[in-house]
Amino acid sequence: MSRFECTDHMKSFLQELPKCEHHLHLEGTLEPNLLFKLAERNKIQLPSSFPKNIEECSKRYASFEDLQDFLNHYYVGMSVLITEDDFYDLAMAYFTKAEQDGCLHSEVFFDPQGHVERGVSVDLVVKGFDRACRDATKKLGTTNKLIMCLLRHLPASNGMETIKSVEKYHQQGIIHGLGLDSSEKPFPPGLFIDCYKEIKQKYPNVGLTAHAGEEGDYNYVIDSLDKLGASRIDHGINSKQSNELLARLAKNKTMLTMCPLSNVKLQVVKDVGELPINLFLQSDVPFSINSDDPAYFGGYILDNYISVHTRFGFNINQWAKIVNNGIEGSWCDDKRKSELKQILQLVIDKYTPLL
Ligand SMILES: Nc1ncnc2[nH]cnc12
Ligand SMILES: [Zn+2]
Repeated sequence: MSRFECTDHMKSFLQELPKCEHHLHLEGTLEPNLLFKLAERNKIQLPSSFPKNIEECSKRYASFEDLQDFLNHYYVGMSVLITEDDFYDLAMAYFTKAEQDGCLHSEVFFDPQGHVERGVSVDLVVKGFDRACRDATKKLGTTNKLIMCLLRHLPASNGMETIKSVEKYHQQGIIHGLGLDSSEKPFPPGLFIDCYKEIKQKYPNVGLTAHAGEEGDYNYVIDSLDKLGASRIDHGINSKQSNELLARLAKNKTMLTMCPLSNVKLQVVKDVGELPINLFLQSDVPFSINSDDPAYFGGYILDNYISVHTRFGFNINQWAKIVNNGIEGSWCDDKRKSELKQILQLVIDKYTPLL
């Protein structure tokens, strides 16, 4: 498989591009140092099978058998999050790191059910995350939106209760999107029709997305579009299995939120070079490049961009198209989109003579 050099100029270019992140689980940004610090602060006894220190974590994170193997670890890891400040600190650490990577707009997932089922109040989760979103805008100048995900391994009735429990945050415009995550294959999108219908009817401005086509086949993508009304798809890489679906995604400008390093760590592909990125570009299917659970998968957004560059060797115009599609597919307003596009043009002008 070919490898392309990522020169210092190219790295600076990738860093300065006004990137948008659309597929990032805040709980997946829990770095081992913060995890152990919070375990101590909150007097949480982790199970004996859990890594004991940072070194053991890096061994455990070297590779996961599959999505379920990762999720089993991820749900235990998040058990150290207890207070509003814990959620604030977690999100603020991510926003800070993302801004250093040149990510100017983030739409981030959180899993309320993963906290409520441990006895943590949903109010404290949302308040901590929302405060971090506001502070990141004030202190870093980035824009951020919260997307609440439902865990598909829990019954849809529990998802419905979760939706009811955050009603006031929808009314206040604090939650901007609904997503669906966790174990994919045994829990197809159709199980959650009523949850998506409820949100669509009550809050028509809330964006709808769903994880689909990560381990499940392309029919999970079709069902997410048809049954849930999703306007974008998280992962979606198995859309490559159907030309008809690719044409539909291109026609409707339905963005796929790809996560290259995640796909390698969860053994969806052996190498980033196997991802259908050229197929999506040729088919005019918009996609963005994201980090998913960076504390576990060994890289934040810039690392993911660099991993794609070293396998695909894109030129400045191809990168500009990818970043532009990410801006277009964002759920921010037109004013913010045009600010981001202006920055994109400045970066292109700066690097055109250098690359
Ligand atoms: N990659 C992923 N797929 C499904 N659920 C997740 N939750 C956190 N990361 C996930
Ligand atoms: Zn994900």
